[in-house]
Amino acid sequence: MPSRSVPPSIDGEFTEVTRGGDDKWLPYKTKRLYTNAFIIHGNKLLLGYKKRGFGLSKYNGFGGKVEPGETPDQAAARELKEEAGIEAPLEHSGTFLFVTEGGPDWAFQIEIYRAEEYSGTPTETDEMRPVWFSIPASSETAKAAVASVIENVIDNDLPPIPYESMWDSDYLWLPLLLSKTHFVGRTDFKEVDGAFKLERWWFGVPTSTCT
Ligand SMILES: COc1nc(N)nc2c1ncn2[C@H]1C[C@H](O)[C@@H](COP(=O)(O)OP(=O)(O)OP(=O)(O)O)O1
Repeated sequence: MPSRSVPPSIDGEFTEVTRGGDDKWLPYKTKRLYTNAFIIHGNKLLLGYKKRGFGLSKYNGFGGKVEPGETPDQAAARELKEEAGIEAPLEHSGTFLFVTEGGPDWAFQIEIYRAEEYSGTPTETDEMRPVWFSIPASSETAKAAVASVIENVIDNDLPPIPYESMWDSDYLWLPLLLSKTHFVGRTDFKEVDGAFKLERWWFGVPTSTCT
């Protein structure tokens, strides 16, 4: 059987990690840049509960539109400060395109960031309520957990990452972010009566990082 191609929006050499649905990728006219930032502290992940606007009532990283004249890095830092009241040495972790059938004729291009340190106190704002969740143990996170004990930041009483209250595709790439694996991807959703259903997806990692 011939191997399936990567989505048309993916440029470069990437090795597939996961895909689903058919190959009928939705068309889009333009892309709009957004950011999304995740703070990992020991075995804890900081998410925000969205109190208004797009993604209402979901847990997500902190982020928003890249404003004219800003780089995505600058926008990610600004949004983290505006939405959670903290600063962090954010590192770029991945990129994915999000297109919606029944939605706008443009694609969200979401630049994803991560940081393992932060300064300030996560603080509720008009847009987001910050909440810590526990990161499940794995070989990588076990190392972080050991470091957490040393730093005294471990907390075993936290709830697990609430994938059921996040965007349907987050579980596909968040483990890559947590394990510091750079990724690219594409998700197509269908919007029906304000609800978003994941229809097809593709995520990959740079081929050069594969052994
Ligand atoms: C599947 O798609 C998505 N998954 C995830 N995890 N996050 C997504 C997805 N699509 C959009 N997002 C993120 C990207 C941004 O962080 C926010 C949306 O930004 P928002 O509309 O809140 O932008 P702001 O500039 O903050 O808006 P205001 O005008 O309300 O300040 O969702």
